[in-house]
Amino acid sequence: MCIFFCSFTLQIFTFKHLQFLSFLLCLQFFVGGNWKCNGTKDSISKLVSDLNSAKLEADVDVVVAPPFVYLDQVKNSLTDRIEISAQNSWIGKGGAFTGEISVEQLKDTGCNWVILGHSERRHVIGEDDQFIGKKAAYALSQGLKVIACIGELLQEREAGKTFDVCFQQMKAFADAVPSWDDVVVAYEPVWAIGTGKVATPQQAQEVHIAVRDWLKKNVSAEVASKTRIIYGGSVNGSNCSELAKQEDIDGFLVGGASLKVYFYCWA
Ligand SMILES: O=C[C@H](O)COP(=O)(O)O
Repeated sequence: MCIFFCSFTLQIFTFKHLQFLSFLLCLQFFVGGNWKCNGTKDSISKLVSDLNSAKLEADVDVVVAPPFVYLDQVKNSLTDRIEISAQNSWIGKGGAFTGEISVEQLKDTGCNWVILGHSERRHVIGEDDQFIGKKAAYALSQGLKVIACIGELLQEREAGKTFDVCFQQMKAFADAVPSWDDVVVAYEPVWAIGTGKVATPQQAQEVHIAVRDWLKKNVSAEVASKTRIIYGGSVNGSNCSELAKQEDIDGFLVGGASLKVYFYCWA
């Protein structure tokens, strides 16, 4: 038995190396598991144990984002080969902000990434572009790397506004962050998240290349070529290979499937 990350990334790297021959720079593939508000001490202990016994492909960055309350448990039991991300962070230094978690506290628990701008934060909690931009700027200023999420709602896609929405969200990040060195962009169409309705490889590639082009025009050609743009939204063991063949898909941010044993075990 080999784990999903290993075998599927092996396939991915075959594809990607072939496809990227013409590129001067080959971006390291990135696989993020966003565990969202799921798990118990016991189920997380089992997941960590599965990950620890897995042989991960060397050329792939693997990051998991447990719920806050289990960060310490995961940090203390997970192999150092896998990095740990938070699912959110406060906009500045800690203090009298009930219920919030500061970047400093996240770093203290051993986190080196944070997911910001996730659609569940935008559309369920109500975080806006500027608020998310401030969070990104503060996290980066304190040495935390950022998975910056963007993506359109179904009605926005149907109204032909996908690019407008994604570019507006990109602009908010670009206006706030001083550097893109420690940023991975995650394109997550909201209609594909947790719905089982994955974007087709063509739909995803179309947005990824547009976002890269946006970075080229609005930030720099260097940032456009160096920034990883990953896809999220109902990714699983059956659809990941086709998505990964797309030239501008540099990895995945996976929710539901990252909690299931079969996701890690791909025979
Ligand atoms: O952060 C992950 C995304 O929201 C995707 O979630 P999903 O794989 O459950 O659709």
